[in-house]
Amino acid sequence: MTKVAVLGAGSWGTALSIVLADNGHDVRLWTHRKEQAEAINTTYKNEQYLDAYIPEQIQAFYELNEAIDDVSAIVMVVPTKAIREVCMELNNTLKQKAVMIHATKGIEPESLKRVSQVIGEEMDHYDYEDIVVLSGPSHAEEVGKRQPTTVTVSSLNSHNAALSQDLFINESFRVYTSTDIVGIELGGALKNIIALGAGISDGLGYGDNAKAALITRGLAEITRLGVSLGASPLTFLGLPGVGDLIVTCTSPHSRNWRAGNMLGGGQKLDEVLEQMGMVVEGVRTTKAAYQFAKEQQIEMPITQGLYQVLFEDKEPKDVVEQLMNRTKREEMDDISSLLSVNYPQ
Ligand SMILES: NC(=O)C1=CN([C@@H]2O[C@H](COP(=O)(O)OP(=O)(O)OC[C@H]3O[C@@H](n4cnc5c(N)ncnc54)[C@H](OP(=O)(O)O)[C@@H]3O)[C@@H](O)[C@H]2O)C=CC1
Ligand SMILES: O=C(CO)COP(=O)(O)O
Repeated sequence: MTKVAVLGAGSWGTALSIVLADNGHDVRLWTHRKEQAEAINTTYKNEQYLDAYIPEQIQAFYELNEAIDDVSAIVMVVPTKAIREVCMELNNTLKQKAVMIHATKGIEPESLKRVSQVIGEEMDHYDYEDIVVLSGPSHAEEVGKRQPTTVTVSSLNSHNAALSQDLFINESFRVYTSTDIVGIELGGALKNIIALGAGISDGLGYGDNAKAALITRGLAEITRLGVSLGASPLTFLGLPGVGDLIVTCTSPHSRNWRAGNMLGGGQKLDEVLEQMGMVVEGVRTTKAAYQFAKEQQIEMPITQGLYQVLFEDKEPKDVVEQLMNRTKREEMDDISSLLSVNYPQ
């Protein structure tokens, strides 16, 4: 049994706590809202975020120092925009060297950094090389029901990756390892852009053909960006790439898909985000990817179109027209060269 702290009591933090509790670990779920900690400990539910019974091995905490007291592993599951703040709080309270795992899917717009880079930069006594990411096609709603799910963990520290695999793996939650942390993090973050686009397409009333086009051409452009940042293109064909694209672009469980669906239905971004009540990571990640692609002259037409819808008030229908009327080209002209890259060892 390992003592583990899960930081962030939203849908994903709660679902991952359930996996850890099922594996017999002592789970300490931290929330920054006192009334939420009290509600979880007395009702065994986290009603706002997940429709699941919370096992007794999970104890919720409001005080961070109590949540992380003597833990051997910390699982960070707050939205990307809260990562720096939580790291700073941890610096003031963490006394021991716990393995640091994160399950957050985003890129920081200002710095264009991945979450493991942000944690490595912000945390005293931690190197980027030791941080672990957990990512893959995994709706919290299904994990909470113990439905079969597969994810990948990755770290430059192979010992920490193996330890994280052992911590989470069970008969309904299968965990792979990968040596490509850049690809694993970017796959999970960038698919949210395409999921927003898929939701918009559905909201506009387009069908399966448009969705399939968005997923496959979306995969091509997020792979292009990922490779330019040092990821292996092969990772984008795995669980945190194609896998997560399928799960989020085709499911109303996905908050990114749902937000896109409302945008396609004619609602404005502010209104949509207010109604969601949960994080829609793809909005900030679109900004980050758009900035980077522009600076590096990487072709990302779907991301560019989505940026126009989100931040320049362009009509979704006009963006579809823009995408369909681009200069004609060969489908595989740059993908084939990308695929000659070796997998990191
Ligand atoms: N939901 C899912 O199925 C999956 C989500 N993810 C990723 O996990 C991450 C978290 O998502 P998810 O749990 O779904 O998000 P939710 O919106 O469900 O929950 C976010 C949680 O983080 C808390 N939070 C926000 N800011 C802070 C802060 N500064 N300090 C402490 N806690 C804070 C929120 O608190 P409050 O209630 O006060 O707002 C809330 O409890 C995202 O990056 C997402 O992409 C990855 C895989 C699956
Ligand atoms: O990443 C997810 C599933 O793998 C969850 O996606 P959403 O944040 O869009 O709900």
